[in-house]
Amino acid sequence: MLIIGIAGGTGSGKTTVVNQILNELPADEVCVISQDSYYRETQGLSYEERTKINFDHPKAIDFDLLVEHVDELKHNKIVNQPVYSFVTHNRTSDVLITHPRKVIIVEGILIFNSKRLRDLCDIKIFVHADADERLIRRVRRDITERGRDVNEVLTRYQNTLKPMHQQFIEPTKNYADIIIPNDRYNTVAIDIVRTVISNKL
Ligand SMILES: Nc1ncnc2c1ncn2[C@@H]1O[C@H](COP(=O)(O)OP(=O)(O)O)[C@@H](O)[C@H]1O
Ligand SMILES: Nc1ccn([C@@H]2O[C@H](COP(=O)(O)O)[C@@H](O)[C@H]2O)c(=O)n1
Repeated sequence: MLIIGIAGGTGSGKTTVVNQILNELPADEVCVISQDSYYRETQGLSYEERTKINFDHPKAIDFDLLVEHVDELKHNKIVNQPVYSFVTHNRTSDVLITHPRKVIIVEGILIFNSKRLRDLCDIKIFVHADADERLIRRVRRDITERGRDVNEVLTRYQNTLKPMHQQFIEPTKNYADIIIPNDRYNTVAIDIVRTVISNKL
């Protein structure tokens, strides 16, 4: 079994890289755990209060549950991965039944902030894209896929995304075994990752 951690700033292309890796492997050999599924439950808060949460600070993530689930997968147990809604800023009542596989991918902006998670990863990958490129992608994606408007994205970028990226995300690049430059689609990097995976398995 191989656990691969994929971190990087918002809009750097983590999900895209995960999908490119998935395309290279048989479906029954890989599973994905997304850090976004582990935003803390905020049942007691109103929608208005939830919109004010700093989602780019490590405190927003339930790392205990995230680590527990990765550890359970490592020990061949099935886990009920929560399902998160970016529209309501809350977990839904659904779960994604996630089976242990030969390759377990854990992806998210803050995953390398947790030593326990870093220690669980056999390969640590950081996806890099320049800040302006990430912002452009984030604006486009959040408007088309996450029910936001341009003002919401830009305000969040100024108030939390940019400072939290500098404080918590960018420094974790130092933990990476592989850094993927992703200002453009990088098929060579995916080929290298695929080779590393098959060599290790
Ligand atoms: N190399 C790239 N060049 C252009 N657009 C990209 C690239 N990688 C990702 N994107 C696009 O940028 C947006 C954010 O990518 P995504 O993979 O969701 O980033 P992340 O998961 O890191 O937030 C998506 O719309 C995706 O299609
Ligand atoms: N309710 C939420 C929760 C998180 N976010 C933002 O998502 C980003 C992380 O996801 P990526 O797919 O971009 O890695 C993070 O930057 C949070 O600001 C949100 O907007 N709303």
